[in-house]
Amino acid sequence: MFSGIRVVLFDLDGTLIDSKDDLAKAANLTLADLGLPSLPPAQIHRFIGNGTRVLVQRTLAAARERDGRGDPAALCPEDVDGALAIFRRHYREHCLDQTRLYPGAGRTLAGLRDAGVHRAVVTNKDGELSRTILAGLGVLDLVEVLLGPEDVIHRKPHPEPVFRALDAFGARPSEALLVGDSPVDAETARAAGVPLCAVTYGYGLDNPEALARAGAAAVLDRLDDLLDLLR
Ligand SMILES: O=C(O)COP(=O)(O)O
Ligand SMILES: [Mg+2]
Repeated sequence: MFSGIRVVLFDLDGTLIDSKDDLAKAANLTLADLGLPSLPPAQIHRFIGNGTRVLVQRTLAAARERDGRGDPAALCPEDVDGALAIFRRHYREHCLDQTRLYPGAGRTLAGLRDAGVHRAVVTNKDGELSRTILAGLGVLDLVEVLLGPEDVIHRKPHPEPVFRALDAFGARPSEALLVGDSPVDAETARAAGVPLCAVTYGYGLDNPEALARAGAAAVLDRLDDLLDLLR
């Protein structure tokens, strides 16, 4: 289906790794430390996609609202900073408790390597933690370039991380695919001029309307279906 593809850019959370339960656990431990009520994990899962600070900010606002502690819009940056520091501590400790590669993820990375296709990860998750998790799951060696939000000026959905990754391989947007699970990835792909392969099992493109809006060139129910599309 695709030809001339030299680089595949992967999103991380919701695409390569199923990290939602550990993220929700760290978020609820943070709320407990702050004396706030916990949230249903499914609610926290919907806050994933724009990076750690946004996840913490949305969690805090939702818990305050649930607790009847006034207007969530009144949340000040210092509150979020404090909660973020607590969250990072908990998440570092629990980031590999339940987090797993999605089915076919390892096979996909190895298959691309064997086919001579470059592999990069472009994520809004903290870069250092992303590396720790991929190493813990045994696939860090299969990823040639990993860009987190601290490695760029503008995170996704800005196209900068995609352009930076393509530069590393001397590749053009037309020679790449972006594989992702969220509207943030869809917007990034559009802005960078790179075709999007949307995974249906992640945290944002899991219903027909969202997928239609994303304008994906291909839809993947399993990551290793990608290998067939590149044959
Ligand atoms: O953790 C997040 O909020 C986003 O991470 P992702 O860009 O890898 O999906
Ligand atoms: Mg994602």
